[in-house]
Amino acid sequence: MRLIIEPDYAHISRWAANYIAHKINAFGPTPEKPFVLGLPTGSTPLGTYKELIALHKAGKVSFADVVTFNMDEYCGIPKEHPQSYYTFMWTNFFSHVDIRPENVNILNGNAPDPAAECAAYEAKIAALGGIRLFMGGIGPDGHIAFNEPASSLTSRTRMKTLTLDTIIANSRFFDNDVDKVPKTALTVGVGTIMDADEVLILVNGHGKARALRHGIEEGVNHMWTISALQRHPHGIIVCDEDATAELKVGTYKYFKDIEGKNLDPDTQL
Ligand SMILES: N[C@@H]1[C@@H](O)[C@H](O)[C@@H](COP(=O)(O)O)O[C@@H]1O
Repeated sequence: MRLIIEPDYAHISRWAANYIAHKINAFGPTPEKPFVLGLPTGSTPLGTYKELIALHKAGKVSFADVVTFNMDEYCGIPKEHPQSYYTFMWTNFFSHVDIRPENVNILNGNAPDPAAECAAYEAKIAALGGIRLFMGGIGPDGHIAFNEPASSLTSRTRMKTLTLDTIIANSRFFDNDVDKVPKTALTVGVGTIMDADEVLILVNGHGKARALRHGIEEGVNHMWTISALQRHPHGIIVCDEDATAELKVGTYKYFKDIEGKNLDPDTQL
């Protein structure tokens, strides 16, 4: 696993956007062979989306032949709800780039048959040859997508009940009212994410420091689903200085040293 330690949030966002643009361009996508990109919501990726939009407007990357799959979606709120992940993605990213609407995939949290919806999502990913690069964030409890603590590390796309921690954390988007936060969501599984060719996780702020320590220094453990990344052949975490607060000095120095020597961002995995 690579751990890229950047000074602050702005640098994380720039690093991640440049990396994604580089990967898309190096792949050379076409309509017959699109680049398949997994995407998250949350406050963490907002800066990366802004940077990707800027790169697009500067003519440095196109999303015309990119197919996206979002990680998750709330159940029980209309897709037009201001806090749905559908609204989030179109407002903060898709409307500003040249992606084709038919290439955007977001789970339908109101599907009449959620299990069928989830199975169809997995089948569509597989039919496209799998996800090339999955970007994600983590919750303060170390969850990826909505794979809450004790989610199976081999889980696939399914419905999950949100933990009280997550409901409280996300209530800031629902007038700070926990009663307004949906209690369930559809989410890709840990296994779905780990099947991607590459996984890129963004972690910023002191509030994620404990989760980062569990992800990097502790063993693989379903209570911190981010730790599954340790078993991925091409896992990258990009974090800021604040998020490193709970890492051992030696761990911090090790990754600073190894990344400082890394001239080719694609070789050091
Ligand atoms: N399902 C999402 C996760 O995908 C996201 O990583 C997490 C952290 O969000 P934020 O980036 O706002 O801290 O929030 C939600 O739980």
